[in-house]
Amino acid sequence: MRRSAAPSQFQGNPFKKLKFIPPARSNPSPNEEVTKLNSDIKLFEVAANKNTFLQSQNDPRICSFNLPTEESSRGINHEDNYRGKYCLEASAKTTSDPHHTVHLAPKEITVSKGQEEEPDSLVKYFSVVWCKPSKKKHKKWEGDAVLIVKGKSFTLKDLEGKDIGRGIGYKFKELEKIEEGQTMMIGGKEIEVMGIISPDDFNSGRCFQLGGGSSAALRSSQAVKKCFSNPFKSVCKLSSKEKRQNSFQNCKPRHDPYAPNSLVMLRPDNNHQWMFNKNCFPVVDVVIDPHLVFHLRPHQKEGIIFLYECVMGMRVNGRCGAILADEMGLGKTLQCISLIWTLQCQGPYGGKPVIKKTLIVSPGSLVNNWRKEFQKWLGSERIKIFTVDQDHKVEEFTKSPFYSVLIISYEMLLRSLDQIKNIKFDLLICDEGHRLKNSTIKTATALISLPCEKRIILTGTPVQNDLQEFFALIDFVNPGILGSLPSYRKIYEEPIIKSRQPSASEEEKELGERRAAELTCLTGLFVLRRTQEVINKYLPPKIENVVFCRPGALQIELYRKLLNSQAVRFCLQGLLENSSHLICIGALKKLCNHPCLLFSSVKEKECSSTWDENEERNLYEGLINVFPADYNPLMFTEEESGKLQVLSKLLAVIHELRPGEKVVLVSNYTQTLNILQEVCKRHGYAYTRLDGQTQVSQRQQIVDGFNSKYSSDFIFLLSSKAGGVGLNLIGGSHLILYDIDWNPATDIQAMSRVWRDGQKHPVHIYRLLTTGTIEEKIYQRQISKQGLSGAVVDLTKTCDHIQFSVEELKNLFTLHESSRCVTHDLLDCECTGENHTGDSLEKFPVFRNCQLGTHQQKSDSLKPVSMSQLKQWKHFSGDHLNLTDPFLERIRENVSFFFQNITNQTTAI
Ligand SMILES: Nc1ncnc2c1ncn2[C@@H]1O[C@H](COP(=O)(O)OP(=O)(O)OP(=O)(O)O)[C@@H](O)[C@H]1O
Ligand SMILES: [Mg+2]
Repeated sequence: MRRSAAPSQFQGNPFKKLKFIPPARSNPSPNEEVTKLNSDIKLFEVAANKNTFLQSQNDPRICSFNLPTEESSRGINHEDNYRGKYCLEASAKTTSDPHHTVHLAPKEITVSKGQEEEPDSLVKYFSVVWCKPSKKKHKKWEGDAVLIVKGKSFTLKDLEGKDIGRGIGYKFKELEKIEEGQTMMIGGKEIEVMGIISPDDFNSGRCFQLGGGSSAALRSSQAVKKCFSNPFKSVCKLSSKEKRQNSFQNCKPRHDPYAPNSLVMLRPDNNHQWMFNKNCFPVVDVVIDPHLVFHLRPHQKEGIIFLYECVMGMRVNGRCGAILADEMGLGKTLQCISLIWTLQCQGPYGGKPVIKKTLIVSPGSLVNNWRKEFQKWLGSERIKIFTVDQDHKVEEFTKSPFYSVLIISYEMLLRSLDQIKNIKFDLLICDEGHRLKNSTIKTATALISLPCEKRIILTGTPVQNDLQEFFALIDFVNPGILGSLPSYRKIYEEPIIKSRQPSASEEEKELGERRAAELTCLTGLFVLRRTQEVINKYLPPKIENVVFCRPGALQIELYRKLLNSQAVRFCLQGLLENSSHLICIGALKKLCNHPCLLFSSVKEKECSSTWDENEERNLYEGLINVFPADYNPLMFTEEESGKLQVLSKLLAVIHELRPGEKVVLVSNYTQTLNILQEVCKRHGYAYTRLDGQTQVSQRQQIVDGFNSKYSSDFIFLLSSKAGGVGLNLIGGSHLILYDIDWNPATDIQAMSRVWRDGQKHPVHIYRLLTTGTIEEKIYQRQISKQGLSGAVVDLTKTCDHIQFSVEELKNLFTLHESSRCVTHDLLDCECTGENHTGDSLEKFPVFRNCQLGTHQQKSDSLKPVSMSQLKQWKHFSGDHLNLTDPFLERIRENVSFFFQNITNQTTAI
């Protein structure tokens, strides 16, 4: 029987034909010509010889990058570098005889009557083609599928992972006999078995990628075909005259690849040359400008190599996207600048530049930071960059031949999309690109519509936690690499999520783990994340403190009143609308910041016309009576808020003990920032402020002003939601986080603004929490598994997204008045519950036995600390007699408990 082609058969069945067939190999291999042209060129046979387009890493379980060291990336070491890094995706399994096709008449396999003995454990997988049953000799196969034979049952899945046929109760003997070439009827479909799928290929999900086995390679080969004509086309295309003139002259590397410390990029392998070196130019070493190399940290050199290989399509052939997800402050900007500068001046083929124009899209507050970084690393002569703002429109960039880099905010991009679309960009960089996680939002749609193939997402937050968002980011940089969204869901998301449910069976767990590993391996080729640890050694010490502030008397009274309100009681009985608990939570959080905020809210609501029907009435009723009769929120006092009292003392002691040092003071709320600003005024502290209202064009100026050693500002008031991401506030060496967010990522972002490259002083971080209140609960959620699992990724996630059970709400709406630190109570730490008094110094030496001897943070990353890590921190109660930290010493009176951790302790703090 001859088969008419089913989709996979156009490609050749991967199980039958393992031999690598290069695209359109009818002429003498162009590779050979290229080789001849380049006497010194070293061609790497790895990918071509080993039958793959998709280069994978050595160990599929470890998807971090074993990128070459500085030495190994030197020209002479290209080959080792290459081999060391990649492993091959050689998972296809052969079947005995590729030509062996048994022409059996299709038959429905006999349904067993039940007495037959068979091992339930028998599981086999086959790649098949299927069609509706017909008597025709030449079948018209309708699609590829995967046949799963398990015990006595069959499942037929299409390549999107959907079930398209099922059957149970078959005879074991018949199932055992299934072999390649066999045709049969299953669930009303006629199928022909094309090959056996190994459990490994099934479990990893590879068999779904284009019909089985090594299909990842096949899929890539498709991508290769698609890209055959593109990424280098416009830049490398030359007139025939130019070609002739150019052929072998001026093909020297721009910088000496053999000079000491030179950073040389990997040479393209023969596949790459075949695809992209149509004009057969000699291969020339691409060498990073030594001026830049001089400044680069080792991880940045590796990052540049990684980015180069990704955008050149050397990691996953034909795919030119990358995600650089280094933790905050690792210098993603410098790595990109180095890449742009390199590609703009050099290329591996005849030394021709790979790119002409680059588009950088960033949050508004960072547009000028990019400009500054270009200036810092390359000066103003080497590269001409253009930043778009109110006064500088995209048209100007279009008209001028000088500019090669356009930097624009996401908001401006939407407004100027028509003009942007008319410009041919060769490289697109999306800074803080996690905002593209939702492909339906306007910005993402706009960026997706740009034809540029070389795309880089930069993000400081991990991207893997939400599988759908992960898909969106991956699909943005390398469209289609994970298939369609529905198939991705079936093949990866569903099994992975299922395997993480407590009720998951062993089998489900195993499958989920394998699929997760495969996904990481596949995407790990073009996603790179390094943690803060790599630059720790270049940074000064960091002293992190979690400070539990005793609430003021008015705060306690108001807190009790709120918890006794009808609204809270209804919430706990599940009687109110879905979102009413959010109103209660909001009120408690305001109260923790300062009672005057609550007072203003109540007054505002009282005046509103909807007050009577409003749920808030149930919450606020009678509250105003708790305030003194003549209470004026504008005349608030520091004593009314525990945290404000601590803050005020902290600012005073920093001012006094470290007169040259500055403070970044962060809150999530503009109203709270107003209060903090008022405190600055009252004490005569010079301050500057950046929040959502600050004009984008002014932001960099404000940041620069604060960072300048000539600035007299003592305090930088920062709204974390508005300006947390990407800012460098190294002018400040003390950072105080006045309130806490549900999402640890927001807090971590804010806290990372000062402890970064360029910081000269030891950094002190203070996170203020009101003892026993909802703030402690939010903190506990951040550091517990629950908080760690989902929220780390997403800066936009708020508590609206969090589902609370009644039990959890009960816990949230409890005030622990007698505890010095509920969080510490929960740590199960030895010093828990000890009634610490002045005479117990011996019983409680300065460093108790629950305190970490090494003072080292175990975590490599900027993830929120976990409960167990917190246990390793130093623990002090506020009335501890001998606090060694002069700053803590000064605020202890209003503090019930401290946690402290010191990273990089080399010198006295
Ligand atoms: N090799 C280096 N030597 C000295 N300073 C550096 C180096 N690399 C980066 N920096 C500086 O470190 C600071 C942080 O860099 P950058 O803003 O690029 O970090 P990032 O990775 O983008 O962090 P975020 O995720 O917070 O945006 C900048 O001031 C930058 O100039
Ligand atoms: Mg950045």
